[in-house]
Amino acid sequence: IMSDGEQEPGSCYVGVDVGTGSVRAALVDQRGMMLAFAEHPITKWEPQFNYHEQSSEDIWAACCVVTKKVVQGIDLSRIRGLGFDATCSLVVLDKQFRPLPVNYEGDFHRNIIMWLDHRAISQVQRINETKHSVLQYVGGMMSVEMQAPKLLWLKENLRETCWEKAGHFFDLPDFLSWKATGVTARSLCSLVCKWTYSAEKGWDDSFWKMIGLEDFVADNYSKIGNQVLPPGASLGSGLTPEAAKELGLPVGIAVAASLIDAHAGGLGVIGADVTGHGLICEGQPMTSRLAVICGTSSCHMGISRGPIFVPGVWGPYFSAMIPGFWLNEGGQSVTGKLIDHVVQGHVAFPELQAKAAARCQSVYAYLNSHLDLIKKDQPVGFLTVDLHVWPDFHGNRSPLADLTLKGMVTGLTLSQDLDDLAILYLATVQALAFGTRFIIEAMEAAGHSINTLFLCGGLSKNPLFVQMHVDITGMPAVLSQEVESVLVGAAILGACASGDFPSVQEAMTRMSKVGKVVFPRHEDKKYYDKKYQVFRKLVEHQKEYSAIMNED
Ligand SMILES: Nc1ncnc2c1ncn2[C@@H]1O[C@H](COP(=O)(O)OP(=O)(O)O)[C@@H](O)[C@H]1O
Ligand SMILES: O=C(CO)[C@H](O)[C@H](O)COP(=O)(O)O
Repeated sequence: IMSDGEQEPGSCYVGVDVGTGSVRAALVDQRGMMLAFAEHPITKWEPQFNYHEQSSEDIWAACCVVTKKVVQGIDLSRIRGLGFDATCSLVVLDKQFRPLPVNYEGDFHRNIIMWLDHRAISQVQRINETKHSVLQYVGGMMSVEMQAPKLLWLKENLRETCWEKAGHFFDLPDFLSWKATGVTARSLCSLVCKWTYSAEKGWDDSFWKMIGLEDFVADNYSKIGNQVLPPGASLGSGLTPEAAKELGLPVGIAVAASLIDAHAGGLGVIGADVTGHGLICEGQPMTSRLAVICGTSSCHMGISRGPIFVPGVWGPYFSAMIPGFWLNEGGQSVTGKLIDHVVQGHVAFPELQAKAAARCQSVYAYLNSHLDLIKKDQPVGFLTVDLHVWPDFHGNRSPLADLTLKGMVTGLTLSQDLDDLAILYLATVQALAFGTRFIIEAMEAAGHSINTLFLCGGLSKNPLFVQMHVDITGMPAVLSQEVESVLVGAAILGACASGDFPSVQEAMTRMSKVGKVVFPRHEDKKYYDKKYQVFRKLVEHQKEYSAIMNED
């Protein structure tokens, strides 16, 4: 969709964002305005419970579809740079860069172990038992969603069919920049956040030897990356003729070292000029801001000048998102996915779908207006006085770092109607917001000082999700002018690689813009404080239940 009336014949950049469910691309100008947007779904396989796989060829093909769409009808000479971000999934290729199966079935299409795959539980437990010093830089505990346990799983389970044939293990963002340029250099972002690389000290041989992956040390890390570049750095000679043809872009334009999707979202929102919005963070350093990227999962990105060690919160990571700053990354493994799961699994879902379709609304917009109808004259959040949810249906990423935790719901009745579905949906949204409050409290206890949320991602399109985060954390939320801020982050990378901006910080301040600000309803604080008490008790009780069941 081209915007009209703008007289801006200047340079522009293409950002490509590979999320869990779809690939998006945007054409973005130097002011951070999105001139065109396209989206294309990608295939996911779940061959067994907790196994999640994708295909790098399918994903690349989707990147080509969306990129071609956003540059249609544009004077191609205006396009100066290309940036990618993606989920932190593990891509496996053989020595000739062909896909290798990551599954027992030997299906070559499925050569990606997705970030949310939990197959490597035993491997991550053993890695954590080593208590190796690199673990201090991932919140004290490695997550099953990171790459080391997945690599160990491949070695232990698919030795002949995958491990021994493998020539290249890429984080998905780095796979994309390699596809575009032929350069195998990795981004500091992916290696630091998911692979235990240190921006200051490089790889730690003793870690890989201790966990049984000494293979990487022996060949000087050539399979997982021994050339590392900061996000936004320009790669090789830019876009190769082959990739240019596939993407519909000019040969040789600058291609940037990539970012993980949450980090691109962080770049897209955290640097905005907030002057005149009445926000407490105005005039304060960027460290008072928390970027929350809310899609299938939510990621809570807080930065600091020096390293802050927050138990159960990933990091501190140096220069992984913004050069020169340390980053802590809190997270909830499933947020959008949990809301979808709860709503779609309810017996009244077909009725909801039909009613929403009749009004040409999304099911969420319908549910939000239904809640407004049934709340009568009380605040909508008060509908869940006796319905409470613990949201860790896929384990807890932060701040408990406990993948064994499960979801809980208390307050169920025999009701099966739309009211029941709407209230359960509300309680789930609130539980996710309480989870964010829990993460912020852990970050603050360790030394962060945060007062404003910067929200982006698919869930930030849901006004109920935003209002609940604001009311429950007591902090205002800034929503960007461009809803798809993650794509602005990817375009910022392309802009930096092109040399049009002297630094990531400069590009960030110029290209991220405030859209809307949402303030908390302080009068509801007492109610939410009580619900938060219940929230914290739920997990204590869950732990008591498992202790009882595990007694001899
Ligand atoms: N218009 C909308 N209103 C409410 N929720 C939405 C809307 N669009 C997407 N979502 C939610 O956002 C989630 C996906 O967010 P998205 O950022 O697209 O995910 P990802 O980057 O992981 O592919 C979905 O699970 C859904 O719950
Ligand atoms: O671990 C992460 C970032 O470090 C993300 O959770 C993962 O990349 C998936 O992102 P999304 O929910 O946007 O699909």
